[in-house]
Amino acid sequence: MKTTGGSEAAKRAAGERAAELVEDGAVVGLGTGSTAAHAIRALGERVGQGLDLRGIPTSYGSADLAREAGIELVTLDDALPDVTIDGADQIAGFDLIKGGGAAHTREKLVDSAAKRFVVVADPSKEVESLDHPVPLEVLPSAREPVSRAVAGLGGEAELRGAERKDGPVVTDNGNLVLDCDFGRIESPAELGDELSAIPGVLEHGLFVGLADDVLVGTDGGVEERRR
Ligand SMILES: O=C(CO)[C@H](O)[C@H](O)COP(=O)(O)O
Repeated sequence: MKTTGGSEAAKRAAGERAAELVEDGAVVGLGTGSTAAHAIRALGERVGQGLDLRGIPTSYGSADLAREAGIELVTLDDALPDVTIDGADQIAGFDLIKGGGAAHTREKLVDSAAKRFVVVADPSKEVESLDHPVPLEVLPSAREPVSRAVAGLGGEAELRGAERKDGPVVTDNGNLVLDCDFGRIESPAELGDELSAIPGVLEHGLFVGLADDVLVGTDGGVEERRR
């Protein structure tokens, strides 16, 4: 599982607190990333103690982790999540940028389908205004036209390179990722609509109006914000 900045203790505190919120019999959306991984492991421990739950993974990574943890997996064809627990790359209020693990297309599907979407993070993710590059999952054949369209919106697109493979990151869905720098994002909802309208864009990493709870772990506890 890929890890990012922020203390592991803070990530664990947030993930474990989110896992405590899950009720017996729940269907749980399982986010991707190092913070969500703590929640998955904690849920696995609760399953070992008799909790009845089924998980809907958002990536190969979260599916593998859930299987290792002993969590039964289902799909969105079987059930909708009562709650989804997922991480974020940047958080301003309840607006997020996600996709650092290139999983944002499935994450948005599962996060938005949930009755309650709980974000778990460490304090390094919180900002006043979003300014992190926005990941776009794009069809491989759409890379150049989408990059030009992003430039037309004032952004700069960079193809995400793989770390342990030559060439680009290829997503779980067989597509490419463009990380698009727009500087400070004044209106995330408006930019999200513009990005969604570009042909060849499967999904963008702006998650606006989706999060219900933000749990920020610290080395000394968890700060909880509810919408
Ligand atoms: O959006 C994501 C994956 O696509 C992750 O949730 C995001 O990158 C945060 O990861 P981490 O908890 O490791 O910092």
